[in-house]
Amino acid sequence: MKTSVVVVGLGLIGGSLSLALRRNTECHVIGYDVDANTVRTARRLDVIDEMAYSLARSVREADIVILATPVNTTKELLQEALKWTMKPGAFIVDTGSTKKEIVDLANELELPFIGGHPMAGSHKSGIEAARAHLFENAYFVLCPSNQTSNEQLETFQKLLAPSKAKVVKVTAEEHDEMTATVSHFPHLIASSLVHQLATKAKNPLTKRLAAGGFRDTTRIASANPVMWRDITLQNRDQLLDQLDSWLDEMQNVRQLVATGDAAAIENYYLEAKRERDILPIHTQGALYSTFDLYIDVPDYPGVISEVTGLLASHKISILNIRIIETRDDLFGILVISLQSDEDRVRAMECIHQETTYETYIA
Ligand SMILES: NC(=O)C1=CN([C@@H]2O[C@H](COP(=O)(O)OP(=O)(O)OC[C@H]3O[C@@H](n4cnc5c(N)ncnc54)[C@H](O)[C@@H]3O)[C@@H](O)[C@H]2O)C=CC1
Ligand SMILES: O=C(O)C(=O)Cc1ccc(O)cc1
Repeated sequence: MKTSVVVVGLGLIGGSLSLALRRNTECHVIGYDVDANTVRTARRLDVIDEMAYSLARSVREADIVILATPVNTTKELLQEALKWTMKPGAFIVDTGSTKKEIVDLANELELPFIGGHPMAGSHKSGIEAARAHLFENAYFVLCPSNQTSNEQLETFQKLLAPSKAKVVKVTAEEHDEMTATVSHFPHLIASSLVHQLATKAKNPLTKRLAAGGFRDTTRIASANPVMWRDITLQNRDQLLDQLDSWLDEMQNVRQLVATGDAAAIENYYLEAKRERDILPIHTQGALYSTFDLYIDVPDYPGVISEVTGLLASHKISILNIRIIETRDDLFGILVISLQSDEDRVRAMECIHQETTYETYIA
């Protein structure tokens, strides 16, 4: 008998998880979304095995129900789940970016529930952005509820194995504190930098000068506002703590700049650089998977098509391409985003073999 999984919410995460789980041929994925067009698209793109027309009916036959909806909708669905008839031993897992309110609610409702959060994603949303490899080498955080049995945890971990994600178990409180620091608060800051540019820049040319650094720092501000609204509302207390310590830090930074102490300023940057440079990259356990390759390329016409052509001839697919820095000297930095670490290593090898360009991983 195949394991029957109903995925509710067929966006970036629900779609990617469906694709990853279906690498296991023993897993049958039935997809449901509030938007019927999305369900049809998911089937057409072969993201799911089967379309669900009625959620209440589909969950009756499910072994596992995965909720991959915005976090406030997930809470509404947990309330709805009280009316579902599920098979004995069947359970619900979610993928939301916040855990405390969701796990607390599942406990209160006494639902068979495991809180889940794949620590990989993108600023893109929707079924078209779904990728089977999204979770490779990324952490998948699990927060068991009061009703979670060891057997259910094991079943879910086994089911996740083909996704190549690394499972870690923490409490919902620990989860929300850590993700506030490395994800939710940086999102607020990225959005605030964009607001500052939009409202405070006096010269209209300023936006056009926004170079690689500004774009890199603010990329996540392009994400889905509804999703981030819900995350912010559910993790408000942690975010307020983060804001308080950021304001203190900014007072210190202001003081540092005002004193004009060259050595202290250099030291501030130096300490930040040291910390940033030793952050683990995804293969060693970073929270997010990115497979960007930086290539120092000479600034002459046709160089981009030369690199992309080279990769195409080695059948290496490129997900994204950008130039992050335009400098006055002879070289620019071309950044290509690849589907997996394996592809990135292959890309590096073929660029080294066939060109003189330097490559590196940031
Ligand atoms: N986007 C990201 O990078 C990551 C997101 N997450 C979390 O995963 C969850 C899903 O996020 P995404 O896939 O990015 O969002 P998305 O916007 O790409 O997809 C959400 C899907 O849920 C559907 N939906 C909304 N209400 C529904 C309902 N009542 N019933 C059924 N379907 C419904 C929408 O139609 C949409 O297709 C969120 O809780 C988010 O916090 C977790 C990790 C990364
Ligand atoms: O695009 C990025 O780098 C992200 O930050 C993706 C992301 C968004 C939300 C999450 O809960 C986890 C990962």
